[in-house]
Amino acid sequence: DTGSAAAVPINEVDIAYVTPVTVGTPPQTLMLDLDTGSSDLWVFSSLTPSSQVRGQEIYSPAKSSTSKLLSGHTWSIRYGDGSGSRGTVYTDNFTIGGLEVESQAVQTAQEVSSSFTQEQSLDGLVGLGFSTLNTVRPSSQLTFFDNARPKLDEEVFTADLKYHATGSYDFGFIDRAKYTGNITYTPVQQSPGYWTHSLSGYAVGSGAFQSTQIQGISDTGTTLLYLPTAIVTAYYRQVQGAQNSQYYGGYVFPCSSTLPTFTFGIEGARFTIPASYINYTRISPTSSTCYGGLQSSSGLGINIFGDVALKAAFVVFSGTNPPRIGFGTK
Ligand SMILES: CC(C)(C)S(=O)(=O)N[C@@H](Cc1ccccc1)C(=O)N[C@@H](Cc1c[nH]c[nH+]1)C(=O)N[C@@H](CC1CCCCC1)C(O)(O)C(F)(F)C(=O)NCCN1CCOCC1
Repeated sequence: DTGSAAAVPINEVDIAYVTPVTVGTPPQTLMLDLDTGSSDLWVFSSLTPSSQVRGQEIYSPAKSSTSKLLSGHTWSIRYGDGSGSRGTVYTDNFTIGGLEVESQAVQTAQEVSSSFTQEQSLDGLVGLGFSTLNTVRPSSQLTFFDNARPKLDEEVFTADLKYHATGSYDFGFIDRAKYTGNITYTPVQQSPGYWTHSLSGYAVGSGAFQSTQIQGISDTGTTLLYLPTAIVTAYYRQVQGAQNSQYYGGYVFPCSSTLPTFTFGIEGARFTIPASYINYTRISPTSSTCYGGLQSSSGLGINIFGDVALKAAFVVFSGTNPPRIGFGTK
């Protein structure tokens, strides 16, 4: 089997991408953020206090003839940006792009933090990290990909995220029409549960490529690209008026500045992020100061190859044994 579904940016600066999914019988459609940086599938639900729901679609297990309570099981998750949610668990039929998993663990939120309430275009997350990161207790649950794996034509899913446009997630096949040339693969270290791998180096603009191993996680659920401070300062040294602002918590620069491109390596292959992707957003709608899409990872303890980087390539997450990740030019 295979599946293919849209990845729709939820705002004009691609802060996140959501994908239509269906849960239950008859199908209830929700827009979820497919997130390779976590492994919980959770949704706004009929159990979420109405004071915490603001425009989101909800899943009502009571309206599904195939829902089953996973009694005694709970979950609680905290994300890197401080947001979080917790609740109970049902199993139900779950479909993404025509690919169905029966009795997928669907984590129903009984509490969500304010940033989720405020994000009305996001009805929950589909974690596509390794199942070891799942927070359901007393027994942890499998991700949609791990449940779908036995029926997939190929043990892969792919991400084709786009700049200010709708892209796609495919399951079970690699769509040759979505990239040119060959996919370059590199090994993944699946502990502690992220898609952890190395870049083979980087270049700022037309500068020389610096060969250096940079370990980090490819994370569709993180908006920006977070790299070591030395690399980030080398980049913004090329940007007139750039400064590392304590106030804004990162590098800002005049929106009129000319930004260089940023190139990263995967083994012998090279992928160039256009300057427009790094001119991320105005710090406020009327401001002429802009916030960078490339920021320092020093506060995170881990380098994160987020959407700003991933949307510059066609990315293959391969669940083969051993797992690996592949990048293709598009
Ligand atoms: C634009 C921005 C100023 C950088 S943002 O912070 O607003 N963007 C958010 C995403 C977002 C989208 C829409 C609305 C609100 C927030 C962002 O990039 N958040 C990252 C930032 C980060 C990472 N690390 C430090 N900071 C994050 O938490 N991403 C997680 C998914 C997000 C959570 C908020 C809602 C959207 C999806 C994540 O899963 O990708 C993660 F990997 F970063 C993460 O936190 N994974 C949780 C890992 N735990 C380990 C222990 O076991 C349980 C799972």
